[in-house]
Amino acid sequence: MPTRTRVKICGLRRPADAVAAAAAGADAIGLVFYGPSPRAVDLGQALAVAAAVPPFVARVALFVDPDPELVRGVLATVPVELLQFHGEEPPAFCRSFGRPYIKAVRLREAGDWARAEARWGDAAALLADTDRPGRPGGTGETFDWSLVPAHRRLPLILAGGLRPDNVGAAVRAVRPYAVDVSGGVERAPGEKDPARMEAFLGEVRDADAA
Ligand SMILES: O=C(O)c1ccccc1NCC(=O)[C@H](O)[C@H](O)COP(=O)(O)O
Repeated sequence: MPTRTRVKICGLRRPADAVAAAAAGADAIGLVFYGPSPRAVDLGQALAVAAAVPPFVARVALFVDPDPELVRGVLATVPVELLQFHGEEPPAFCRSFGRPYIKAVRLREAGDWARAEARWGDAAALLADTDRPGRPGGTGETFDWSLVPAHRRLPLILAGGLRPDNVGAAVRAVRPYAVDVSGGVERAPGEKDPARMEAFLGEVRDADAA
């Protein structure tokens, strides 16, 4: 059976972008609850985006070292299927909300992936992103994909600087469970470009078929 690499498009702020992401074939969309990000949403924006997402496309709420009350407030207000933690959150914190979670990790050296799998062993998936001090995500920069081992126990979501012109190579090199993109499918921070989302999905499907 051919592999089907899942695609998550992160950092949506507008309902129309959610409709376009789903039409392009995205499996999941991300809502950034982190004030310093240019892609941050408030509860009202998040509700509007979440409501525009069709069934069977997952909604992911993303946080960076949040106050637990913020997470609880989002869960009480916005329909989301998954949480994503992009800071230094320990496993007990991540699991304390009773919702499947994705843990973002930065791979700096060989062995980092295995250590993260051992630490966040109950995560739904680990998201491997680029390490840039002071920038917890959305860097627009790739990292050394050879740091991802071929044998993995948890699903890998590959992130960091992916774009329509390099995601095919990334999928062929790493064969991740999913890819995650933010800046590579935008025309401005937080403003997704339907044509770039379609191109991105097209490249992923071509790589799946190769
Ligand atoms: O997107 C942001 O602005 C962001 C800010 C702080 C923490 C996480 C953030 N994004 C998380 C994501 O899942 C991004 O898609 C991922 O970091 C890749 O971003 P990019 O390199 O722009 O594709």
